[in-house]
Amino acid sequence: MSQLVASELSCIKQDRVLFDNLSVTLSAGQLVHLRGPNGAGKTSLLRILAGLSAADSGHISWQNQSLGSDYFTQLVYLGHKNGLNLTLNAIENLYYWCAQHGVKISSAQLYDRLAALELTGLETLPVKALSAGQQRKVALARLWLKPAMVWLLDEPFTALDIRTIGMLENALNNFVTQGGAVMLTSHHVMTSAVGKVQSLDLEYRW
Ligand SMILES: Nc1ncnc2c1ncn2[C@@H]1O[C@H](COP(=O)(O)OP(=O)(O)OP(=O)(O)O)[C@@H](O)[C@H]1O
Repeated sequence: MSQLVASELSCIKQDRVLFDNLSVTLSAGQLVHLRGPNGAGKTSLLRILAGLSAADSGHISWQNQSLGSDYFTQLVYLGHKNGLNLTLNAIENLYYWCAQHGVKISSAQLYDRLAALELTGLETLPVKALSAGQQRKVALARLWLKPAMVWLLDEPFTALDIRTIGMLENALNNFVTQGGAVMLTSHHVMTSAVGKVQSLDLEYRW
């Protein structure tokens, strides 16, 4: 079974210990809701699990190996910022993201994915001309474009309308049912639409 295992992680920011001795396992078929007050360290933990920043101590493995290309090819990380180039349009943003991630994709597939997210007609506008929710949808489109085993999602529901929240909930449920593993942060209560949810609570430490 595929597993992301973090052992005895610690993270210190501006002389404040956000967490220490934190061990967590994320397995296939599991959805973990990472919860906690503003500033508790949720984003910091997700970034460490995504290999984007280093823990101050501890170790992370994927399939019993240190994080490397085997892991990164199976990972989709979405930060709380969208990671879009605002001067490029949605098609260009997703095309370059796919290329970076080794995903072969046709222009027709990109148009179809944007249509599924109700962005028809907006595909070739610079992303800066889209609304906050529309920009979030472009970022989220990546979930459907890259075959992956792990999703690490920082506030994925932010700015989405109710229909798109439903779409994302279904996508999460399907992904986990098919053996994917998800850790996400959200200040909202998870509904039953996402399936079985486990919680991991970070407290704010002074
Ligand atoms: N690059 C950085 N440099 C200095 N301090 C940082 C940095 N990134 C985060 N911090 C600090 O670490 C703490 C935790 O931040 P983090 O973004 O992980 O919290 P969070 O739990 O995700 O909060 P929120 O719910 O508001 O998104 C905050 O006090 C923040 O100021």
